[in-house]
Amino acid sequence: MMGRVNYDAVLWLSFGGPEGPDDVMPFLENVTRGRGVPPDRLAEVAEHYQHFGGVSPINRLNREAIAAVERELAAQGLDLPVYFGNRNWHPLVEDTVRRMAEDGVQRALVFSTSAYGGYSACRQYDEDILRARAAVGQKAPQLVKLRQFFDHPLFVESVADAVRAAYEQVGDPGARLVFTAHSVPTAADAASGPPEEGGHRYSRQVVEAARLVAERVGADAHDVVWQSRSGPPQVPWLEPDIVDHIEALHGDGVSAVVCCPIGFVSDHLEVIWDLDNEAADKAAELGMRFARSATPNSDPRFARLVVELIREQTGGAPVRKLSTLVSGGDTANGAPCATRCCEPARRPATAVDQKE
Ligand SMILES: CC1=C(CCC(=O)O)c2cc3nc(cc4[nH]c(cc5[nH]c(cc1n2)c(C)c5CCC(=O)O)c(CCC(=O)O)c4C)C(CCC(=O)O)=C3C
Ligand SMILES: [Fe+2]
Repeated sequence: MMGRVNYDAVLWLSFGGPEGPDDVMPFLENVTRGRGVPPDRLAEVAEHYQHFGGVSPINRLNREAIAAVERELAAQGLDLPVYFGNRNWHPLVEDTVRRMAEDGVQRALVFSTSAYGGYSACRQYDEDILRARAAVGQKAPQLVKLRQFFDHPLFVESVADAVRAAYEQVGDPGARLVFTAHSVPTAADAASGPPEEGGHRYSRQVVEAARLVAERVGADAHDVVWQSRSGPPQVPWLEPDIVDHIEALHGDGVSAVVCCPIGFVSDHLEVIWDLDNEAADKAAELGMRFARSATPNSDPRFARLVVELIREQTGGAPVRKLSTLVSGGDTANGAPCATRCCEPARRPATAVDQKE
């Protein structure tokens, strides 16, 4: 059964990253504005970027993924242009949504590049949509965001195949399988999902996605740990960190690790620095073998996944999920999924807060 496609474009919404040395500080200022990230943490992260000439691969990777989605849309006979906009760096989502309006786009589906719920992974993208529509005003298109896909079979299969390839690379079928996702403040994780769900939607979805992948590759043991912690040291974030975990595994006699960055969809800077440098260096220092699995970005199944999510909204595809956990995030014009869903842990005080 094919429904009528009543959208006229797709907006690919991502994080953004610098494309040269002079972009690094303004980009980091955009990311951390009002979020209490200490200056020395910022300086340290700036160095990670400068190590790669001030260029994050994320924009190039997004453009490659978009090209694959455009090919898949064409192959499936769907006539939908794909626009690219970011939260923190050019092309900024405000500018992209303005261009969409100028091109006459009235209703677009939004794919945001995170599989999970939570403030940073989901609701902050809703805020981006809200801000971009407000900046454009009356002529702004309706923007309908696609759902979280952490347990979609195409995502799980793609990640599982990448893990199998990493096992080949490490050359030890007994290597410990360790999943990582971006750490967030424990308070943000506790506040993720609608309150009636009991919180922790982000970490529960990450743990579930990891379980689904581990099951498919037939791993008899796996761990879920965190990476890329930011923020002031006194604020608790999800732990353990991948680097500490590698040390702990070494202490337990583990000699080989396959690390799967299941929290991310592309091999961007947090992956190539925090895992391919920091985690890999720690493993080498301890004499452990280490391989990191690729993220889905350039896997054709990822493009098929995106088009399938589009077809869910346009009437052609069933909702495919491998777990019973809720997939949220599918809301219109930047509305949160539900009242108090994924509220930011540290947000600027508003009149409403002061009354509470
Ligand atoms: C959950 C999550 C995802 C996954 C969901 C998604 O993918 O959207 C993600 C992705 C990313 N995070 C990225 C980069 C950064 N994240 C930072 C800081 C933070 N991330 C947070 C969370 C997340 N982040 C949080 C709670 C902070 C603290 C500040 C705040 O409360 O917002 C900082 C500041 C410096 C620092 O690390 O301290 C940077 C530079 C890049 C781009 C990499 C590139 O350039 O290639 C990507 C894809
Ligand atoms: Fe981040």
